[in-house]
Amino acid sequence: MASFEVIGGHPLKGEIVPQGAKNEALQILCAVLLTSEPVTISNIPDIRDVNKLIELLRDMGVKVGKLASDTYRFQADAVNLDYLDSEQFIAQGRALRGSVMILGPMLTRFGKCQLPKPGGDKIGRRPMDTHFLGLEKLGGKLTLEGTDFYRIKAENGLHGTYMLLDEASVTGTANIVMAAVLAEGTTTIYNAACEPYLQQLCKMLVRMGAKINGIGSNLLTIEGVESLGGTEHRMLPDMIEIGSFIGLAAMTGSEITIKDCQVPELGIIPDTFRKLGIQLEVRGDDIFVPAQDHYEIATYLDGSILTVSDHTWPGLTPDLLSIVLVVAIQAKGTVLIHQKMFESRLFFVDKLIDMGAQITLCDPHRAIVIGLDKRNALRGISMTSPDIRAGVALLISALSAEGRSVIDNVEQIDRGYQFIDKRLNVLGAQIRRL
Ligand SMILES: CC(=O)N[C@H]1[C@@H](OP(=O)(O)OP(=O)(O)OC[C@H]2O[C@@H](n3ccc(=O)[nH]c3=O)[C@H](O)[C@@H]2O)O[C@H](CO)[C@@H](O)[C@@H]1O
Ligand SMILES: C=C(OP(=O)(O)O)C(=O)O
Repeated sequence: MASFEVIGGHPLKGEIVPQGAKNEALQILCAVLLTSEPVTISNIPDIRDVNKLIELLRDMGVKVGKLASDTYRFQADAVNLDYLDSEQFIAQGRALRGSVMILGPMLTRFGKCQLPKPGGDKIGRRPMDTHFLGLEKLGGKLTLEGTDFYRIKAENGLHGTYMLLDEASVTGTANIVMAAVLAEGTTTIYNAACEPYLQQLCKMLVRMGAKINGIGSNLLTIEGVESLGGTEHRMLPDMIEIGSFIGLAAMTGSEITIKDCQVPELGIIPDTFRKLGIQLEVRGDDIFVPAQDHYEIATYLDGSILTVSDHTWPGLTPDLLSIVLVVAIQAKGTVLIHQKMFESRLFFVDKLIDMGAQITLCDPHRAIVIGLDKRNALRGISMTSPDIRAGVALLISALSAEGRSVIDNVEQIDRGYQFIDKRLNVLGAQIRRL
């Protein structure tokens, strides 16, 4: 188990380039299974979850060529279906959430797939129902082994239909879209997730020959085609990393320029930080965050306490709420953080309370943060990273705190943030990997 030793209390300064998007990469990599032709993908982040998925694809028989540090060429012209029966495949499938998105491509191209319950963050229930609701509507027949192994078959192929999803599940929508592009006839998906990463997936599929209407909305119409061809694709910058850097700058009083953010794709994220009083300046495609001694949380027009909550896109992604919460600790004012989607994502606040933060955890979904307005610094402590985003939130709090902190289990952070210690040290952070 690796740890970070962090010596906090030093402002950072400089420019940082966000990595390619983790959660886009997981979708896009699975889509290479839809064609026997080559697909070249660039701006792939060098992070644990993505590397594990690339290894899984390679072990399934996909040809993988590394063309540059962030660019790979994939060709799925000899997928080994027998590999799905191996113990190794089962272990790999369990190791990350993103593995779930091989289901749609494999079912539609090869008529079958199987998978253990996928891994990923332990942040509350993560139901798979929407995935199978959609795949079964298209003609897949699901067999459950216990509650954590799924086999799905489509002996007579998949056939387009209308479906109203019970939830706008991100990975669920990706799976259903990838299945529908090669199904016979027209599929209409209502209540589809529509975040930028899904839009990216749909645009890539269209370049491969798919027919998809409604991209960017929650109503997708897909005309199935016989086969798809190869393409090239470049990943967006990671919006959660961009949000994490904005929060880091505010909390540590640092001046940071975040380069090449593709700002129009960030949706409500910049305004969410502005509501906490953080100044942001969009300069071309960069975001400049000046060093700020104070930032004050807005209230509603009637003076009541602000709530920041997660929502399906174009609302605020739940993956940024831990960061918003930690940044509020040093703001002036009070905010209610309401994590609606996941029930175990706020428990890390006990560590922040140990560091001196004023937080009341009202219930598993809601926490009230009373900002310290930088009158008192947080104290460095020893802690453990429970999940990827809480891990980075703890790292931000440690960088702002006085003295030494140790964060254990930073493999959680490495799942989604590329060489974060080295990249922040370039800006003046003092992080040592133990
Ligand atoms: C690999 C990947 O891309 N992971 C992301 C993906 O996970 P993933 O696709 O697994 O998450 P889902 O969108 O399926 O659902 C996440 C949770 O939110 C709940 N839910 C979902 C939709 C909805 O309308 N109402 C609702 O309550 C679900 O029951 C579940 O508990 O999307 C999540 C939600 O943005 C993100 O946190 C994850 O980082
Ligand atoms: C929850 C996350 O990841 P995963 O879905 O891969 O567990 C995340 O990226 O914040």
